[in-house]
Amino acid sequence: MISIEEAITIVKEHTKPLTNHETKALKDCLGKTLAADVFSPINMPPFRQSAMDGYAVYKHDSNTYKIIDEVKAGDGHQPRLQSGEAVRIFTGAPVPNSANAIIIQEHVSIDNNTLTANNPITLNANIRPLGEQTKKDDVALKRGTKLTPAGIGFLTSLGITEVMINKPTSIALVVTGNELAKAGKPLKYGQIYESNAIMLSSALNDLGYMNVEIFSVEDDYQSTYNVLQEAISNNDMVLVSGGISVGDYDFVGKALLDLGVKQLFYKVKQKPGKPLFFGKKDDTLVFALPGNPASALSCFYIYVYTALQRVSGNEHFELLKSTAKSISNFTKKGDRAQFLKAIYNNDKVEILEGQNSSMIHTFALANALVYVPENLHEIAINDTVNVILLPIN
Ligand SMILES: Nc1nc2c(c(=O)[nH]1)N[C@H]1C(S)=C(S)[C@@H](COP(=O)(O)OP(=O)(O)OC[C@H]3O[C@@H](n4cnc5c(N)ncnc54)[C@H](O)[C@@H]3O)O[C@H]1N2
Ligand code: MOO
Repeated sequence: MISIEEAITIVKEHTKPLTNHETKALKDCLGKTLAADVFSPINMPPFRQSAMDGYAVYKHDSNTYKIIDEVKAGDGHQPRLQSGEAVRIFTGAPVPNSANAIIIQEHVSIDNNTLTANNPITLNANIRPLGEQTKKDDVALKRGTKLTPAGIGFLTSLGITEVMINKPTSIALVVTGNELAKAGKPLKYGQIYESNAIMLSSALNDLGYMNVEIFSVEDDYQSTYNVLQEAISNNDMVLVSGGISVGDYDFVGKALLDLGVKQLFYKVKQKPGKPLFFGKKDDTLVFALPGNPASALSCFYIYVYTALQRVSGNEHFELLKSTAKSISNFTKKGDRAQFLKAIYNNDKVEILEGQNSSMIHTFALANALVYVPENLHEIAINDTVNVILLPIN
């Protein structure tokens, strides 16, 4: 059994950005990752731009200036100033080449066409230089940048309408178990409602992964083999739920190995999620997540999230981590490291009741996991603990 740190290192080592790219309209690229550097086709700002409402002057030794013209935002004309002359100007307007400072209107006195500056004038004050933000042909945003609303706004401000992005990652979710019934139907004795598929597909959708296909399979070797074969051959990533432990009806591990999936690790010294499997067939990544709902979701956030970010080219995206003061006591049983469902708020963290792997109600309230390393056994109120913030919207 390997440690959590070793398992995360193996996941990182074996995940690389997908090479399927496409050109798409920028307006449809929110949350998508750039597959190539984007170069700026223009200087931004494209002209010397006034940052304030006031007067553009050609500075001279006296503090009085003759006002000769006006330039407002959007104007295309370019008055030519002589030393000692000024033009009325407004925020966003092009600054005439011959002007070398802008005085804000609060700092002048006006008498007809004569302006008196009330303070000393600093050269180039309140002028946004040409290309101050981005220079023509410079890299505006690098490959691997995830497009946020600001990113889309920024590229549009450069006149860009299309970008090259990574194609959506295709993901199969394979849910195993004879005991699973569909919510909405009456439960027979021995059955439980199947909930991992919608939980994991919601977690994927929440992170922007929409290309998700769900398969269900009974605890039968041949069916498991067939469904996994189809899922692996048609997808970039396969997530399996359940059937990965050591019981007589846990067929996932055997089927994956028989299908030629290379095992990169199986079993991590952690709770929940001990029997986690990670493997690869050609370029398809396979995670077999333990079926207990809290185990499946913990493994999703700790390992699958990391893999997804790298597959999408966001290799620098990591889960946000912090430290916080515990407002709860906790005693750990056993020597596995543990992830505890918790509520983090203002540098304090509450460890929730009901941490069993089979229980999902506390996950429904949690916004964080407290990480308890192998060698830590007790958490007391006011102890500083490590917190992982869940990437949930
Ligand atoms: N003898 C041993 N038994 C078990 C061990 C072990 O080391 N030795 N490990 C335990 C641990 S830890 C875990 S975690 C589980 C993982 O088992 P599986 O991955 O094989 O999962 P299943 O047995 O299929 O299911 C476990 C549990 O979760 C429920 N489940 C499964 N799928 C769903 C679903 N889609 N929606 C809702 N609930 C689901 C299932 O009914 C079981 O109760 O193994 C332990 N056993
Ligand atoms: O590792 Mo299991 O996920 O404890 O129940």
